[in-house]
Amino acid sequence: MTGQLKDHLRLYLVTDPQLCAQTGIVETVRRAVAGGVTMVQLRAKHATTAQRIDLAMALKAALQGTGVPLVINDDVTAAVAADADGAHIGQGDIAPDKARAMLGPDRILGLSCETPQTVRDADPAYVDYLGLGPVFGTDTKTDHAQPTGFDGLADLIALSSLPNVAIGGLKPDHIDGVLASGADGMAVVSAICGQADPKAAARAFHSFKPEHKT
Ligand SMILES: Cc1ncc(COP(=O)(O)OP(=O)(O)O)c(N)n1
Ligand SMILES: Cc1nc(C(=O)O)sc1CCOP(=O)(O)O
Ligand SMILES: [Mg+2]
Repeated sequence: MTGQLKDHLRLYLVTDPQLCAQTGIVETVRRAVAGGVTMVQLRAKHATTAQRIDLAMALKAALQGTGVPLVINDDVTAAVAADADGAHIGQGDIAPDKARAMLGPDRILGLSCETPQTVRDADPAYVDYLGLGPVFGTDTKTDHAQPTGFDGLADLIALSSLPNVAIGGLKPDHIDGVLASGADGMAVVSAICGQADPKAAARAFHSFKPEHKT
């Protein structure tokens, strides 16, 4: 599971329905997957659970047959109702043990960690991967924590054996720095959502190939 999950984490598209509005979230995801995206998150911060379920069902249909997992941000109820592949939660969201109880043993659970203590506290009994950041400041998440930079990211990665994905202000120019930090994946929003050509935007990350990849 861990090796396969690391492969999925390699280029992780976190979708923002507002940012994707021009192309549409489903079409953005379709094109981004054609460009090499390996995992997708529905992050609809202003939606209701019912709206998230509808969006998740549409994304699931678009992802069918691709092998690309769909994870729902914040809303474990929506993840289960839509039969998504998993959920992503942060430190201020539902507790990991409660999320795991709702998701069951097989769905993916991701947890955001911004500090050494939160990384140490992430319990592999409940959590499958860590979202680490923000690496850089970003307008996409206005309430983000202090950026870690590449050195801070490497320090967080060293504290846990859980698979991880770096997030926050990441662009193709950062591929070498993220690789050197030891991350398993790069998670991006604005580098793909809202770009005129989501497929080309995803392709620009193709050289991100962590060590465990053959
Ligand atoms: C892959 C990934 N990493 C981190 C986050 C941030 O989650 P959270 O801290 O709960 O903040 P919101 O995204 O809910 O605003 C994420 N969504 N995905
Ligand atoms: C959703 C999210 N989580 C973050 C964290 O630090 O946990 S930063 C972030 C937004 C990332 O967007 P962009 O790729 O446009 O910078
Ligand atoms: Mg959250």
